[in-house]
Amino acid sequence: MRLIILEDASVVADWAAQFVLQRITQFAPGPGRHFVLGLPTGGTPLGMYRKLVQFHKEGRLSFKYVTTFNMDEYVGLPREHPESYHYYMWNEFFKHVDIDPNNAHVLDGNAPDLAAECRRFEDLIQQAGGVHLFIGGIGPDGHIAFNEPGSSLVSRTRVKTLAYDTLDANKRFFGNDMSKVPRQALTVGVGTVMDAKEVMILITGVHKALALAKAVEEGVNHMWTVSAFQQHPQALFICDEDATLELRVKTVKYFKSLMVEHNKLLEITR
Ligand SMILES: N[C@@H]1[C@@H](O)[C@H](O)[C@@H](COP(=O)(O)O)O[C@@H]1O
Repeated sequence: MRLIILEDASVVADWAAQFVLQRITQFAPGPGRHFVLGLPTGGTPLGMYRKLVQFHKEGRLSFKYVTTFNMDEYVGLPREHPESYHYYMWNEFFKHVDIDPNNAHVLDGNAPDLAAECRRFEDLIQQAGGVHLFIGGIGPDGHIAFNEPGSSLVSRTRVKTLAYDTLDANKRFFGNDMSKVPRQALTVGVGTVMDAKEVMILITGVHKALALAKAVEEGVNHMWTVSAFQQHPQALFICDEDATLELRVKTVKYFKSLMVEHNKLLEITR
């Protein structure tokens, strides 16, 4: 696992966007050769999306041959609801770039058969040949996507009932009224994300510091589902200084000393 420690959330956003630019450019997608990207929502990745849109507008990055799969979606929230992840993705990202809408997959939390919708999503990922780069965010309780504490670390896409901490963390998007936060969501499983060739997880803010410490310095544990990525061959955790506050000084110093190596990941060599 690589831990990339950057100054603040805006540097994290820039670094993450540069990394996506590097990976897509290096892959050289084209007809019949799509780059497959897994995508998160939430406040953390917003800066990265803005930067990716900027790269697109500058003519440096095209999404024409990119297929995307989003991590999760609320159950029962209308698509046009401003807090649905459909709405977020279209407004913050998809509508500003040249992605083919048929290639931008977001789980349908209003499907009549939710279990069938989850199976369909897994099949689509398989048909696309698997995910090249899955980008994720975490909750303060260390959940990845909506894989709440106690989720199976080999789980697949399914319906999850949200934990109290998640409802509490997300009530800010629903007028601070917890009763308005949907109680269930569809989410990719930890196993679904683990199958990606590469995983990049964005973690910013002091409220995520305990989760980062659990994920990096303690054992793999289903109570902190992001800790599963200790066992992924190509996982990058990108965090800001605030998120490192619960880590040992030794851990922080070690990973900071590797920054020269980490920055080489952004070099485009074609
Ligand atoms: N299901 C989403 C996660 O996918 C996201 O990573 C998390 C963090 O959101 P934020 O970036 O706003 O802290 O929120 C929700 O729980």
